Amino acid sequence: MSSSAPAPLVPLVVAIDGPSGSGKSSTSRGVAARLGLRYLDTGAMYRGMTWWMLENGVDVSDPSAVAARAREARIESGTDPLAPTITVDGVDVAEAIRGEAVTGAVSPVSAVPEVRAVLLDLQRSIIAADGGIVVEGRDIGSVVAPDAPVKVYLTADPEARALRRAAEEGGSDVAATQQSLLARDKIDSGRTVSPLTMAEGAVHLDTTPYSLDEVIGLVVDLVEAVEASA
Ligand SMILES: Nc1ncnc2c1ncn2[C@@H]1O[C@H](COP(=O)(O)OP(=O)(O)O)[C@@H](O)[C@H]1O
Ligand SMILES: Nc1ccn([C@H]2C[C@H](O)[C@@H](COP(=O)(O)OP(=O)(O)O)O2)c(=O)n1
Repeated sequence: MSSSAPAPLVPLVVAIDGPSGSGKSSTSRGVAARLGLRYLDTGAMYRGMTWWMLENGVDVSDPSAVAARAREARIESGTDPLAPTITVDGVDVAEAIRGEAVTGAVSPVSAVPEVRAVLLDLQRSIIAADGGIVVEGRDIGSVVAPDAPVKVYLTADPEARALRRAAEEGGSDVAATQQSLLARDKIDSGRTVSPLTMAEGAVHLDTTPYSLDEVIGLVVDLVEAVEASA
């Protein structure tokens, strides 16, 4: 290769982490759509794993029972930001994974190291496939893709997060929704393996005062600034 050959294109990875209801999914989809990138919702993968455990009668309160079966679920994620998909053993579970049963069990299932090891491998193989990608979750900037050139840590006040989630669910009780979000935050932040944390080098964006469009615009600006300086 001559010395004037262009440097190989390194596919862009944008890592977006934060607690429940901070706006990760909607912001990530919007950014990916605007920039022509793929999109991966790792929370949906943990939800898919939890759905499989419940469906197969595994006692989700017993970490060793969950660990023993973690390699059996076949989880597939479609990465089109305009039409993301998730199937488990070939079943479309996009709706089922948002139900109360899965939401109530997903944090303890996600704290099981064997579950994280299986999904980490899967996430890294999807990220390594062709094309740039926006990946959202709890440990993307810290563990899944620590070398991502763009890392964002989204937060919002607990009241704002609960209001957004309750509205999304068609008017669920806001106080109960807030309690459930905070209970999940506690487990997700307190677990020993890959806890929810702001990764080194991440930009913190408190979305409370901003509309979704404004947050998407801020993250797109950040990506473009990082690309321009590369
Ligand atoms: N900046 C924002 N302002 C108002 N509503 C928002 C904002 N960001 C996201 N939302 C809404 O809040 C709800 C939760 O957002 P979502 O992206 O699912 O959060 P997360 O993935 O972090 O749980 C969705 O209904 C979404 O449309
Ligand atoms: N990278 C990730 C993504 C999600 N999880 C776990 C912890 C979360 O409570 C659940 C569900 O994540 P999800 O992003 O769907 O949650 P919300 O949409 O924010 O309510 O999965 C995780 O442990 N690591």
